[in-house]
Amino acid sequence: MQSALINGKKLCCSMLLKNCFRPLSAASGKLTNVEINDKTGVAVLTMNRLPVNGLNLDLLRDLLQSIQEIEKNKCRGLILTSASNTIFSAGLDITEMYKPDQERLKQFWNALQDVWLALYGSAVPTAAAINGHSPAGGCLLASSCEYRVMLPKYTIGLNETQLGIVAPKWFMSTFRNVLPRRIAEQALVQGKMFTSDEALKVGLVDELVASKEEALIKCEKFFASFSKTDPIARYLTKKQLRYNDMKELQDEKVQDVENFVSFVNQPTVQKSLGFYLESLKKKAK
Ligand SMILES: CC/C=C\CC/C=C/CC(=O)SCCNC(=O)CCNC(=O)[C@H](O)C(C)(C)COP(=O)(O)OP(=O)(O)OC[C@H]1O[C@@H](n2cnc3c(N)ncnc32)[C@H](O)[C@@H]1OP(=O)(O)O
Repeated sequence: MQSALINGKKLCCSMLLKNCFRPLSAASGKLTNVEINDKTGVAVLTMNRLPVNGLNLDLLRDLLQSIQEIEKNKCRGLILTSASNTIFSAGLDITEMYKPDQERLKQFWNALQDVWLALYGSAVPTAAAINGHSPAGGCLLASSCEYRVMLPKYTIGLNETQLGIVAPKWFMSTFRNVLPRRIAEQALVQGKMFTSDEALKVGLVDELVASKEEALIKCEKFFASFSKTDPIARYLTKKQLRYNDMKELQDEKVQDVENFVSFVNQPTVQKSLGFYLESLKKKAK
């Protein structure tokens, strides 16, 4: 039986996962669910916009509220995962960008910026249990965490160039924070989607596991590795290391929204997004 060392005590999987979760209702939204493990103080934040957890404005707002509440509750860790059995997140919901309402489009990008700033800069240690495919915005969320565990036979990556999109600078910084520079550059220019095995090999994910249950335990173990670390020193160290990436976006937040809106509204971009949406729908038939 698998076991994990939490607060110096050896706990088996079933002890960790059964009967010790309580919902944190203030942190849960319509499209997110947060449960706290009472034994370890770790919060599991589950995205629940099925079928593919497309990141629309509503899911992004719920994610932000959940992350903020988890911080407020001083949880010992935040595990980001999905309610789907095959998709972590399909990335940005393309319907938000195709023939958009202009005001909503701004709010949408602003919400994504805020989620990234909250997750990437979280004082609470973060980990992603990647239990399905994780393209583009899905990969951004997972890569913003400090630790990643993935299930086999899925794909993950920033595929923007394959869609004719240039990933914003902060997407690229997130990737570069995880991957060696040369691998990040090659993957970004190719829009490469890594298989789970490839992602492990290059270090895009830290471990592969057979099940979601195991993924959650690995994330708990990661948090337990900080049991002898001063939490404030831990956070300040993380903050310093990520400071430049965050400052760059904070300083250019308004300009970044304007760039996005202007890019998305280009007729050629609208045409590509329309074709891409159509191809996804045809595939589904
Ligand atoms: C200046 C900066 C400018 C711009 C920056 C913009 C940055 C963008 C980053 C992004 O995140 S763009 C989104 C990129 N995402 C993708 O390319 C993923 C596309 N989806 C897939 O590859 C697959 O759907 C999947 C592997 C995630 C799941 O495959 P499967 O389980 O076979 O499901 P289906 O393909 O049948 O999809 C079910 C359903 O969901 C719709 N859908 C899927 N992904 C999206 C999406 N990203 N946005 C909107 N809708 C999506 C799909 O069309 C199906 O819809 P039905 O109505 O036909 O059921």
